[in-house]
Order: sequence, then C-alpha cells, then structure tokens
Amino acid sequence: MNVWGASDVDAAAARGATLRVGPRDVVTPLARERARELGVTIADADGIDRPASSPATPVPDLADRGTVHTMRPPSPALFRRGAPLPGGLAPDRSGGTERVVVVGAGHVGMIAAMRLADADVFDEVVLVDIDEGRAAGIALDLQHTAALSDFATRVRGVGTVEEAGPADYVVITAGRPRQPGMTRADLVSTNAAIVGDLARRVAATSPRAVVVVVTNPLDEMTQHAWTSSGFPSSRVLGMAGVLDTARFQALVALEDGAGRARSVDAIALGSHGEEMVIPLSRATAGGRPLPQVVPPVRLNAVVDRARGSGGEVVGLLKTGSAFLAPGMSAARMVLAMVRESDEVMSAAVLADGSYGIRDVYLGLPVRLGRQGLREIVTIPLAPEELAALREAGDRIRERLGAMPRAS
Ligand SMILES: NC(=O)c1ccc[n+]([C@@H]2O[C@H](COP(=O)([O-])OP(=O)(O)OC[C@H]3O[C@@H](n4cnc5c(N)ncnc54)[C@H](O)[C@@H]3O)[C@@H](O)[C@H]2O)c1
Ligand SMILES: O=C(O)C[C@H](O)C(=O)O
Repeated sequence: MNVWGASDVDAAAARGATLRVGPRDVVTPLARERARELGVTIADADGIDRPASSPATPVPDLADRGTVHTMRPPSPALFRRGAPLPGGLAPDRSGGTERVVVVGAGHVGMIAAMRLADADVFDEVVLVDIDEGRAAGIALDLQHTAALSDFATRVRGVGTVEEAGPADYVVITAGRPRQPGMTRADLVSTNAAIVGDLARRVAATSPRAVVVVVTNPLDEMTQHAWTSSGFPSSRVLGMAGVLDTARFQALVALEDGAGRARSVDAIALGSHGEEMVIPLSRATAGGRPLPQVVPPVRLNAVVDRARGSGGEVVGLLKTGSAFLAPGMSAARMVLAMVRESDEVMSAAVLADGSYGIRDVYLGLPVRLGRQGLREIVTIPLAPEELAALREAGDRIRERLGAMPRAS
C-alpha cells in the first residue's frame, strides 16, 4: 500500500501527467484537494478515475487472523505540516508547533531523529543531550540533509529538555549503553537516575506529551519513567517489541524459502531480553504457518538468535550497542501515533489485566493513537506462550522490586 500526498500531486502536475495509484493505495484528502486545484486526474493503474473519497482499506489483522478489520486511512493533516486537523484529533499545542524531542543525541537518538525528520510530518525535531555541542552538531548535520531527503522540518540541538520547549512526543534514549560482558540489568542504577530525572522534567515542560522510552533495561526504565512523570500510563510507552519483532522477521528471512522479511507476520512480546516471547502459534510467512515454512529446529534457533541479537551486536561492536534498527524502531512508534496508522505492534505498556497480567510494564500487542496507547489487543496464544508471557511479567516485577529507590 502506498500513501499519495500533495507533493505527489505536485510532481504529477509538473509532468503534466495523471497520478496513477494502486487499488489498495491511500490518497490523502489534502492530495485530492491539491489535485482539484491543479486539475490533476487521479486514476487507478488501469485508468479508471478514483472516487473523491477513498473507502477505508480492509487489511488482515494479526490479532484476529482469518477476518479483516478496517484500517483508517492516515489522517491527511499529518502528511503536510500546517494543514488543519480534523475535529477531535487536535492535540493540545500550548507551545504552538508540532514538536518531537529526542533526548540523548547518541547513536540511537541520532537515527531516531533522522527518521523523524525524514518523515516530514513535524514542524520541529529537537535533539537534547547533556553534551550540548553534540546535540547541536548532530542537529545541524541532520538539517543539512533537508534537500537530500526532501523535508521541511526544522532540527535543533540543545542541552536541556527545558530549552527544547513543550513537545507532543518525547523519545528518551539518554543513558549508558552496555559494553561486552555486561547485561542490560547492569545499567539499571546509572540509567534509572538519568531516566527518573528526565521524566520529571519532561512532565513539567511537556505536560501533554507522549513519552517513548528506549533506555535500558527497557521494561524497568519505562515503568520508572511512568512513575516519575506522574503521567497516565497511556502516555508512557517503551520501545523494544518493534525492534525484537523486526529482528525476528529479518532473521527468518535469511532461512531458505522464507521470503522477504516483511512477509513474515510475527510479534515479539514479553521482556526485552531473556523472557522475550515470540508466539510461533500465530506466526506466518507469506501467509503460511511459519513452522510449515522453516523446520522447527531451525525456527527455535532463529528465536534464540533474535532473543540474543542485542548481545550479538554488542559483542561485534565492542564499544556500545545496536543503534540503526533501534533508532528506526523508536521513530516507527512515534510515526504510528502521529499517523494514526492503527497497526498492531508490540510496545512496553502497563498491563491492565489482559493476558492475566496486571500492574507491570512489558511488551504486549497494542494499537497506538495520537495520544499514546489506544488499546491492548488480545491475541489468542497457545497455553505455553501465555504461561511464558505471565512469567515475563513476574520476572520484570521482581527486578523492579530490587531497583534502587533513590532514582
Ligand atoms: N530499547 C531498546 O531496544 C534499545 C536498543 C538500543 C539501545 N538501547 C539503549 O538506549 C540507550 C542509548 O544507547 P546509545 O547507543 O544511543 O548510547 P550513546 O552512548 O551513543 O548515547 C547516549 C547519549 O545520552 C546522553 N545522555 C546521558 N545522560 C543524559 C542526560 N541526563 N540528558 C541528556 N542526555 C544524556 C549521552 O551524552 C549520550 O550522547 C542505552 O541505554 C541503550 O542500552 C535500547
Ligand atoms: O542489547 C543492548 O544492550 C541494546 C539493545 O537493548 C538491543 O537489543 O540492541
């Protein structure tokens, strides 16, 4: 599915051409408006004019396999900054512009910021780092790519969240990454102090923001950010499941006959680490049950490799941890919210009793909206998968109980 925006209409107008779109493509209302203004015809690949309003697109739903749910076309205003927002969707913008703040201009932060700027949906992307020069330098370097990536978003780099100003979304990547020989848990006291302080300051500066935590150990840091911020849990989310899912898809795709990574339909739940749960009973490749595509013994090896992928990269890099896939995954979550994509993805959220788990942050299937968590989706799991998910919740709760209090 492609999304055609006003800039595509502009390009078609410049060529004096019809804009040809696929049957499942979404044409934003803004693009239709621009097409009317410029007299550009929007037609299916076979030349038939598309109706003025495109119907909602049915897509397969991982949460309810065998049936379809309706994916709303993304909100048009979000594809062009400054366009009016439809009623009911408008976030509170006491500060004026639509702004995403990425705290930590290190490896993960810079990739997340790049993807967010490239998306061209925000007025401003602001990088914050205690090393202010680094934040400013990365921001300027990124701003220099505006023509290369064709975005109009402004990029700033500053030393504090207060200087960044009120934000709609805040991505927290600040903190130490692990080195070879360390576990994520070894980072807990250093990073809890950083994340706790930042969460309190973000809450004061951006009281309506949605916070996406990336700093490790992920599940514990997300819960810590939630309690420190005083925000409703729907506005504090953790990023790990998108990354772990992507890793699994990529590794399955390396197996003979499995096809492209995108054709692997799976989801990684539980903790970001040892208690990661990838429900194979739900997984498919090219629409076929995964165990019929990849021999079970290979499949188990792939699950293990996905679970250990973070450590595998740390061992190879020797200085720090993975950042390309993590940065892209964090940006993906923010863009899913801004665009109201309605897709089911894995995020660390506060369990609400779904799956028999309550009051602890862990990776669950969710739908996100502009204001953060919209719903936790219940996927039917095999009994052993459900047990493993509950076990993950218990282990995270134990680690939270052992966390130093003064952060
Ligand atoms: N959740 C995940 O899936 C995932 C994936 C990759 C990395 N991580 C974690 O993300 C974190 C960042 O990783 P990285 O590779 O970008 O590390 P990095 O060292 O490259 O960057 C961290 C940045 O945070 C900054 N920083 C530290 N304290 C700060 C503060 N109080 N305010 C503002 N900035 C501050 C540092 O100056 C540094 O530039 C680590 O904890 C890492 O383990 C998580
Ligand atoms: O493994 C790490 O320490 C970083 C991150 O959690 C990852 O999975 O890449």
